[in-house]
Amino acid sequence: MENAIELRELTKTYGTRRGLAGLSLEVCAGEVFGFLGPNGAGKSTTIRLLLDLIRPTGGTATVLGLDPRRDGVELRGRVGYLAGDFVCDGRQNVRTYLRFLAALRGGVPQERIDGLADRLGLDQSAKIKKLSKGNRQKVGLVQAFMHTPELLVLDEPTSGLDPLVQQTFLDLVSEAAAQGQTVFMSSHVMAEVEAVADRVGIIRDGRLVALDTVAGLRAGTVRDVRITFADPVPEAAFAQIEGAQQLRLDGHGTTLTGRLTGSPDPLVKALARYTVTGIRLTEPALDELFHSYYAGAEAAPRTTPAGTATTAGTAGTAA
Ligand SMILES: Nc1ncnc2c1ncn2[C@@H]1O[C@H](COP(=O)(O)OP(=O)(O)OP(=O)(O)O)[C@@H](O)[C@H]1O
Repeated sequence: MENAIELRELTKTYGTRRGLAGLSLEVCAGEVFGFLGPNGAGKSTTIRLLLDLIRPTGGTATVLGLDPRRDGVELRGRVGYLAGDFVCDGRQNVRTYLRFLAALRGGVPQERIDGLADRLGLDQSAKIKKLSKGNRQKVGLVQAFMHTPELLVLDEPTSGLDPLVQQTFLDLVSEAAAQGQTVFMSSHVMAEVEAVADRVGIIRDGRLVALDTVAGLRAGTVRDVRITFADPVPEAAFAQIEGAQQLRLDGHGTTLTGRLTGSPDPLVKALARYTVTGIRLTEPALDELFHSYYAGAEAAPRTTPAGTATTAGTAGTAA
């Protein structure tokens, strides 16, 4: 499949400050890609480089097969962009402003703008400067989505939105993906990425420290297990199961507790031989995974070498 975004050893330094340190990444056409990282990790720097709002110190970025430095005008028509610090002309009202942007993009049906504004609960008659932060963010979302771009590049899109509107945003992303649009979104909010992303990249200190599917990131991690049986099971029943080295049966042989590493499938298959009366397998939230990457790449369950990870489902060792 064609890639919507290709980054090769993309580097950005701000004077002596490192913004991005050799980021290589491919985002497939049609996928929803979640770009996660703590404050100052390099998310906005990456996004600004995609749009040629800043220029790289080294490396290359290709967006929709085009060079952002050379083909900026064409790209602006094909990309929907929401800046992390979205600002707009406060003197206009929302409707006039959105119409102006729609005209710049070659025209957007008014019903499309009205439909998006209504779903997000945005009053188009309001003056922009009088809008709250969350309502201004809705203006940013409408202008990013309204021309049904091939690629949506969204920097912290749910910033300032209440939970109901966040859900509407997630619906819009899912609908965009269902229509074949590509979505590249940065976030601190795990739950939203978990809900919509096909793949997740985690960036820290300007480097990619993990790249995988949400399921893949989970697959290498540890789950807390508690299983109870109707009758005692043999002590060695689960000893050979992959990833079950930390599981222990109690003295009666009727309760199995401990930690399971990796896929739960071998354990589930082994359990089928016995009468199970209770089962609890606590799946790690993506949040926990994320924080383990924050704490240090060594602690992370699955990582790929910084700057070289480009394939879904790859597992490796942090650089
Ligand atoms: N214009 C600039 N001048 C100097 N340093 C900058 C500039 N922009 C970003 N940086 C630095 O580059 C690094 C990456 O910043 P960036 O804004 O890309 O991070 P981020 O992941 O988007 O963070 P946040 O989640 O806080 O928005 C930080 O150390 C930041 O201080």
